[in-house]
Amino acid sequence: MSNTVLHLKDASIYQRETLILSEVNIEIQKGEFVYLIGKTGTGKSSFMKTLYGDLPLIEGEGNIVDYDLRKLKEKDIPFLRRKLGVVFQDFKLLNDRNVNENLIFVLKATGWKDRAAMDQKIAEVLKKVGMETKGFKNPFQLSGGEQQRIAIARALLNDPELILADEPTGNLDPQTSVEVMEVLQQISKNGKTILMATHDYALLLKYPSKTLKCDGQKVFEVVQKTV
Ligand SMILES: Nc1ncnc2c1ncn2[C@@H]1O[C@H](COP(=O)(O)OP(=O)(O)OP(=O)(O)O)[C@@H](O)[C@H]1O
Repeated sequence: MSNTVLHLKDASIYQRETLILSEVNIEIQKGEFVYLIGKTGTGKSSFMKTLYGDLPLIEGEGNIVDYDLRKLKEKDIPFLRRKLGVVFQDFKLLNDRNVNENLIFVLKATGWKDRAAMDQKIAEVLKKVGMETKGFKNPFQLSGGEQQRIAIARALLNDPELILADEPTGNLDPQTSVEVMEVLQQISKNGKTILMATHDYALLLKYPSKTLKCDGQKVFEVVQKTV
């Protein structure tokens, strides 16, 4: 079985007719932790959106967790997203229900039926992010860092093959960013593959790892000292 979870070959990323990135050639292997950096507006979010099917790939080749991005149909997108865990800067939790209900909502939407199995899974993912006692809180009763941990727990529910985190610490203060990063590092150490877009260079220095940079409509790997 191939260890490649993401492969783009001569891909171009567009926002409508506007070319954002071209000649994108990257590969991510199972178990890697990869940063995607770049100044604001250089295309990090557009890149991530293409990977989770929010923007179509119309030029070049793209394969992610065994889905061909060029052949992706609207009906495939929910299934693709079950194999991906997506984490956003603004958490995107539902504020009209508590943490457990947020997680049950996702499980039910992705086909889970057995209540005991759901409860067990929820306990498992909350433990992974150190939030096992917060299931009965509403998101608005939690700090930003706690909300992001819940969002990470939610991303883990369906044992994703790849976690896409788009500026997961973008709304957090430096100390809380480090705490959330520790959670992502732990998840990575347990074997998960993570692609994280960030402009937080302090995190890169503290947790060095393979780094891709968006600049001048291109994406290329950089070595840390030239970041
Ligand atoms: N919905 C859209 N329609 C048209 N152009 C867009 C759209 N969203 C973003 N863009 C443009 O695409 C370019 C890349 O934006 P993108 O959000 O991918 O960059 P980014 O690197 O993620 O920036 P940031 O760090 O600020 O989030 C920008 O020039 C932006 O104006």
